[in-house]
Amino acid sequence: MLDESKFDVDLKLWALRIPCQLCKAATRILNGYLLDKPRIKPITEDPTCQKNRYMILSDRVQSHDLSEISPQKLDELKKLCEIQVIPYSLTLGYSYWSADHVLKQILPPGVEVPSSFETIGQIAHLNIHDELLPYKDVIAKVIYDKNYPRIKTVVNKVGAITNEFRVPKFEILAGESDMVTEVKQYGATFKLDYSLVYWNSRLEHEHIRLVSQFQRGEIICDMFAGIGPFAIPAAQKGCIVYANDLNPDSIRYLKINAEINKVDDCICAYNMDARKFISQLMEAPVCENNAECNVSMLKACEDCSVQENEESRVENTRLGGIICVDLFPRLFVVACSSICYLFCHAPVTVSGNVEGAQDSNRNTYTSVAATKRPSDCCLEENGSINGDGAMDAFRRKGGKKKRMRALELPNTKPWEHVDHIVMNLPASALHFLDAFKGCIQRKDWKGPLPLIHCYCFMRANQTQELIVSEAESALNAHIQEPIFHRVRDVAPNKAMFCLSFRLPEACFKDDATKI
Ligand SMILES: C[S@@+](CC[C@H](N)C(=O)[O-])C[C@H]1O[C@@H](n2cnc3c(N)ncnc32)[C@H](O)[C@@H]1O
Repeated sequence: MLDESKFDVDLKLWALRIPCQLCKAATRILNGYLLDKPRIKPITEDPTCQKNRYMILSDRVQSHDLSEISPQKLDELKKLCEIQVIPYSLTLGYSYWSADHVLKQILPPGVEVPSSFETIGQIAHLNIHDELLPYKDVIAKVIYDKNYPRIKTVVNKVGAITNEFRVPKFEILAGESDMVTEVKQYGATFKLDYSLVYWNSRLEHEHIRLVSQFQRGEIICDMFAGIGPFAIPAAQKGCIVYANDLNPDSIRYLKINAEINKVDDCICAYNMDARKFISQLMEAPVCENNAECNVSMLKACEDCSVQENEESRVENTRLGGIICVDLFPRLFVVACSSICYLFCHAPVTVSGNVEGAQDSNRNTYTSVAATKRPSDCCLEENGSINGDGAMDAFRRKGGKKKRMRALELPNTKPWEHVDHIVMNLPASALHFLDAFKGCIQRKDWKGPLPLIHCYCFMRANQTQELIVSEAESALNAHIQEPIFHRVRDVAPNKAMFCLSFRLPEACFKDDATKI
């Protein structure tokens, strides 16, 4: 398929035969005249005598009499040793040349050479343009050859993403067909099957930017959690996370990743539609003595239990007889075997300050959960909110694979308080905001309503006001102080944003039902 010999370039050079012990001095004298090619050493063995070396001269030295070298340098060299000039042939073959160099020779002139690619563990992900599809196999072979063993599989995305799990279709062009891989983000390890679940390495900065706004001990709800790039680092930070995804494979890997990163005690995983998830999570039990209350959520959490050990099974069997007023904490015990205690310095403010604009609201944003927490905190507080400082702090702390252990049951149930809600499904998350209309009972809720972080796309012809008005009509409520953070450009006229705001009070059940 690919004739590798076509890339051979034969160089006719000269070399000097120099005794081994004089090579260092000769190198100094010949500075600027020795062969200077990447990955090729200019000093090599003399096949006729072990005591000598060949010093290969650059291709600008063309003559046997070395007339291209300055007379002064030649004199110095002659004083060092007797000079023996030897003809030296060197072939630069396929293995020598870079992927870019080889592909430029193969592909039609003027086309953009696809020598760079996204890397997901040992998988190289290409997006080959239509005009280059006839060359896709040879492109993949070159990329594979030039990057092996770091890259073991080369895939090409086929068509647009149409499924609701946001998983692209891939064709495997070179290497192993297994697409299970591992990636690392800021000290956390993520295992995934790239053919079954959503993963985007380009969101790494955003994952950590958002997580750096969470405080240790806060309650986080991730409606579209995927394999856990928000949930795992949040749990590593000491948050309790309720993580949901519609894709069963994502939830399977979320659970695997919770275990790998030793945060399975702090994450409760669900596999259902995000609207149903929110309504069930936020639904307070309607009676105090009915063990049937909230059974569906209980079932979901059991089904998705992150950790199923002896302890949790024993707890589970006891559940039948408990009263449902405290069912959710119980539920959490069942699913997660124990609860990550809410460590915190008091007073704690929700650091939802994306670009500074929330500073003015700090006091009103004080978390109810935080006020309940004792001040004898065992873990350090991360003061940083945004930017690289926060990331450095996270890197220092997040990398630890220390098990996050539950010390005590929290008092707070999710229908009483959640600090942050993450909604990363940019194509439609704004529509899912309707899930919050009337989902929280004012009489049950303690403290400020959650901060919503809703991802969305914005086209060049759209404005932030338009996005906010879409969000408001989904919520049927006015949003105060919305904050936009530009995540990344996804196309020439389209960018991904994170819209953060406090859930409006009008979303309380009693208020919302009045509208
Ligand atoms: C853009 S991905 C984000 C995943 C992850 N949060 C991340 O940042 O990598 C969106 C996720 O939403 C999930 N999803 C799509 N529709 C959903 C729905 N109706 N309810 C819950 N999850 C859904 C998909 O399976 C996918 O994992």
